[in-house]
Amino acid sequence: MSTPAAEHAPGRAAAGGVAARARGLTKAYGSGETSVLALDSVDVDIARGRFTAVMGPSGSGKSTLMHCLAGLDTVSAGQVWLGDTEITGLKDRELTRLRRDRIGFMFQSFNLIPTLNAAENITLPMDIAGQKPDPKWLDQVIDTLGLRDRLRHRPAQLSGGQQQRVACARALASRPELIFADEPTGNLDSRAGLEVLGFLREAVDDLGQTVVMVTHDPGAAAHSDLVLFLADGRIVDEMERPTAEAVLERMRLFTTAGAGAMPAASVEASAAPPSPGGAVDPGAPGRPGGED
Ligand SMILES: Nc1ncnc2c1ncn2[C@@H]1O[C@H](COP(=O)(O)OP(=O)(O)OP(=O)(O)O)[C@@H](O)[C@H]1O
Repeated sequence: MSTPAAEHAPGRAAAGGVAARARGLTKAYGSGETSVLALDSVDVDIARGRFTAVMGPSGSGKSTLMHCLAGLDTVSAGQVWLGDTEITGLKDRELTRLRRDRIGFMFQSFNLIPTLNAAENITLPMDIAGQKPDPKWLDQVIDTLGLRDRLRHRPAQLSGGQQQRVACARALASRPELIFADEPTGNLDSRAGLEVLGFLREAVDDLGQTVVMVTHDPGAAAHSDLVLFLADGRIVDEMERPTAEAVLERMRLFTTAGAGAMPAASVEASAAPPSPGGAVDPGAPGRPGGED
């Protein structure tokens, strides 16, 4: 099946183009009676240079969507592209190289190496790949994240928020086309979480990065430009310029009405419009340089 990029899909991109795209993306785990349909023919465009959040009830397919878009998991049917490269069908070795060269990851657990200092952790993936970071870009990332005076510290000498900033810098260091963040604030207190969201926001606004973040937290989603809502493996709604209140309201609608069983159109028809005043506040509580 081949589907032109211009065809409507949730999250459809504007002028900046499409960083990643899926058509008919289907993922089933297991077989026979125990089979679980984690993704059910999802069409989605991830707009370049924007911050997209993915929300939905537990088990709705958020992590599976992220893993399939990032080439971390195989698909059962459908196609996925990173930029113009179709990644479905790539061999393991090609996928590994593509992930290493073009994608940055941030996970709930920071996965920092305890014996390396912050600077070494930041460049570790590039060192492993035998690549040299662009020094100008690296400086910009370090300054944007307020890590300049923490570079010689080991993870144990850093606060949780600072550790997550290092993880953020590591994801940005190679200037990837796309950053996937899976619950990046899940293990942080609210202040450190706000800092990280502020930095992701700055990565998009000031550094022109593309970020896709899976989250359960409406407050976190409010830092994004666009929220995609998943239910039962389908994208059932989307919200531009989200506010935490509007996202929470929309989530309530899904859970109380059993949105998984609702067709997308009826969800859209009954959902409150996004608040026009819901523009993000890029990191007001989380400017770089704040000491934890
Ligand atoms: N490796 C696996 N084997 C079998 N089933 C799986 C596997 N991974 C995910 N699933 C199932 O696929 C569905 C979607 O899971 P997924 O982890 O993508 O949901 P999620 O929205 O990220 O959930 P949560 O918010 O709880 O992390 C769930 O029903 C889950 O049980």
